[in-house]
Amino acid sequence: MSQVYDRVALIGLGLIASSMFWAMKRAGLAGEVTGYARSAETRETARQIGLCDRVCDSAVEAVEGADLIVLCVPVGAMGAVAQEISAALKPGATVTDVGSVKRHVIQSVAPHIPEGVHFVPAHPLAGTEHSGPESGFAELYDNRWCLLVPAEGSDRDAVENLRALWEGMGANVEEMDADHHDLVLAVTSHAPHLIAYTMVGVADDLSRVTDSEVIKYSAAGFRDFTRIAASDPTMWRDVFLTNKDATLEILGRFTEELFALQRAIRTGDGEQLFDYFTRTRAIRRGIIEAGQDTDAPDFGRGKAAQ
Ligand SMILES: NC(=O)c1ccc[n+]([C@@H]2O[C@H](COP(=O)([O-])OP(=O)(O)OC[C@H]3O[C@@H](n4cnc5c(N)ncnc54)[C@H](O)[C@@H]3O)[C@@H](O)[C@H]2O)c1
Ligand SMILES: O=C(O)C(=O)C[C@]1(C(=O)O)C=C[C@@H](O)C=C1
Repeated sequence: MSQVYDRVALIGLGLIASSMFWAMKRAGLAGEVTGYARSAETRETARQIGLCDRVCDSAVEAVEGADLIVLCVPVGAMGAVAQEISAALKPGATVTDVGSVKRHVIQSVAPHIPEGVHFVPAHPLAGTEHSGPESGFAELYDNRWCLLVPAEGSDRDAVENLRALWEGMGANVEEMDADHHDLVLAVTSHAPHLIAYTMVGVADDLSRVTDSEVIKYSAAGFRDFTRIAASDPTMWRDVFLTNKDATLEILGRFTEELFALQRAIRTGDGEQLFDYFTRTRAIRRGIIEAGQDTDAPDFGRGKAAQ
């Protein structure tokens, strides 16, 4: 794989940015990678572990001369960061982001992109429940999707270079419209996270009655919920506040289905339960047959969350 950008700047040095750094280095996709994180502690950790070729003490310093600027902060902070770096962006550079929600990021970042600078929003569909500069690993994006969400009429070279970067980091790339992205992700990621948070919260509420047995005897299904529910609170608060409509739409449908199943249990309608579970099992099997069960290996998951 050959170099795609001379200079890349990563703003926000957590799981996603650090994984990008190691993946770019693995494939030689960038000349110099600069980085900036808001907290001095994170910048110090980054320097100690060799994360980024140069860790800068301001976002402006990090983006000066950069050909690609990647915003890797929580969705709710994207607009303020874009405003901060706006005047320092090099003409012809591309700004991208990795946010889990796209319409809100576009609305908050686009007004700060100067004439002559390209903006190509993106979202890698890969992550873990860990966060911070030490949680990243080069393999995170291998065989995962990365969705690009360029506006109509975007500069094609800017889009294609970003595609080459993500493919070089191991991802499969597709383009998608922002509203469609937000609806699809509400189904596949945002609502499931809320359900996991809720289930673990219910177990915690019951812990006095069950004397912590839910933790002791937690079976695989509940363990998966606890992993998901350990995800970063700031990131997920921002996701729900910024993808409100789509998430509420999906939660409404979820609640209706849940009530239907609840009724089937109460009335002893085994046929309905059996048919429902047969349908959902087929979906899982379809995913596996299509080769889309791209669970990343367990790298980095043993490390403590930052
Ligand atoms: N974690 C995932 O599974 C995942 C997957 C795909 C996309 N994303 C998206 O990637 C982005 C980063 O997530 P992450 O998992 O790397 O998070 P993280 O918590 O590991 O890192 C976030 C970084 O942003 C910095 N930051 C936080 N608030 C800031 C602010 N107001 N101004 C400047 N910097 C700030 C933090 O100090 C940290 O360096 C988010 O937008 C998230 O939605 C996350
Ligand atoms: O594997 C996990 O821990 C994740 O939650 C990753 C996950 C997801 O829901 O699949 C979380 C948020 C994203 O924006 C993309 C990926």
